[in-house]
Amino acid sequence: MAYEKELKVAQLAVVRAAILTKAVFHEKAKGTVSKDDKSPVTIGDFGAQALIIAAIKHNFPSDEVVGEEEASSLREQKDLSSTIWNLVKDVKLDDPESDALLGGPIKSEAEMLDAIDMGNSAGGDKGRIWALDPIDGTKGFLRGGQYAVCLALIVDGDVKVGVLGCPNLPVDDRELLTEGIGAAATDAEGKGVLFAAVQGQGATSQPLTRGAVTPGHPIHVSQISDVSEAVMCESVEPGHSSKGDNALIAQKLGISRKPVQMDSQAKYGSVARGAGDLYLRLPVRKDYVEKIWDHAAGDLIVREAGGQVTDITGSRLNFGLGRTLTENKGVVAAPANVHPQVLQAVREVLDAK
Ligand SMILES: Nc1ncnc2c1ncn2[C@@H]1O[C@H](COP(=O)(O)O)[C@@H](OP(=O)(O)O)[C@H]1O
Ligand SMILES: [Mg+2]
Repeated sequence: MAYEKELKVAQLAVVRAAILTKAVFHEKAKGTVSKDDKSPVTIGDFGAQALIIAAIKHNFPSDEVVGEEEASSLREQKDLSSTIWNLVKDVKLDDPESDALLGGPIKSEAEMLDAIDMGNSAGGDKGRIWALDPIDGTKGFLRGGQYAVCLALIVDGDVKVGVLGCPNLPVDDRELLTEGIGAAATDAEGKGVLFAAVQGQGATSQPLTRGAVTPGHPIHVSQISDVSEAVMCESVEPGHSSKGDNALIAQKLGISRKPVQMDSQAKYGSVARGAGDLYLRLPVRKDYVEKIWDHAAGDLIVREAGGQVTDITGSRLNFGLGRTLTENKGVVAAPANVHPQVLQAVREVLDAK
């Protein structure tokens, strides 16, 4: 199967990074990390980026990575660097064979910093480029909510492999009955979902473990035929997408159920497994430029699960442009059968403004 090795390496790299982010999340929840509220996410971000890039470079040395973090500031902050290194050096997968596939542990602090620096690709529409967001949903991570470890392989501008590790989402679909679609966070061990997709091969999910990955089970967007029954997903943060526009669009579509607010690309995972129906991300600030790593994995996972993902003009998101999606044209993700109707409502509401 095409991209079999890439998928496995990506899944295991995300699993490995999530071991670290979960540890930091637990410490933060217990209040045992630094008083500086931003530091847990900084530690988690840098550490996860190092663990993922080292795994990619071990297997695919000539691939490039577009990563959210760069190590230059870290090189000057020796204390922070050694705090991160003390966590990173101990992270390994429970399954030795899987750990060996990733090249085993990172060998030194210098190697860790070098790995972080390799996330400096300019991106673009040529070649093999991995888009990496080590902790997407920073605000959710700090609030004790949802966050996601996100990794996608883009080849000549096209997303071929997408993986989302969502450590705080409930695994069992039966839990959805009691826990809504998982917006309520829990960091208990045994929770967490690993979503994955390969272009043309469908999307899957499986529990986010600490070791080997399985083929996962196929997931599908909801079979909704009447859009008025839909559950809409949106950001928690009002500054990231327009809740007012969402409410007007819901009204136009006859949707009466309250939207589910959730941080990070976990929203794409929820739509892909049919736990939520729609995800709307409508621009608040016209000058904000969306980053490719905030959408690449989720875009493929939803499309491979039978959904459609476009911007508000109806165009597919363009991942070949570099590190960004140029202008902030938002996101409309929905099951393919209702996407045209949703997009129409989005256009009507935005045009009337
Ligand atoms: N004004 C804005 N409009 C849209 N997205 C924004 C934004 N400001 C920040 N973001 C992005 O929104 C992401 C979180 O999205 P969500 O609200 O769905 O959780 C952030 O990712 P990080 O948390 O990785 O920085 C950040 O990249
Ligand atoms: Mg992000």
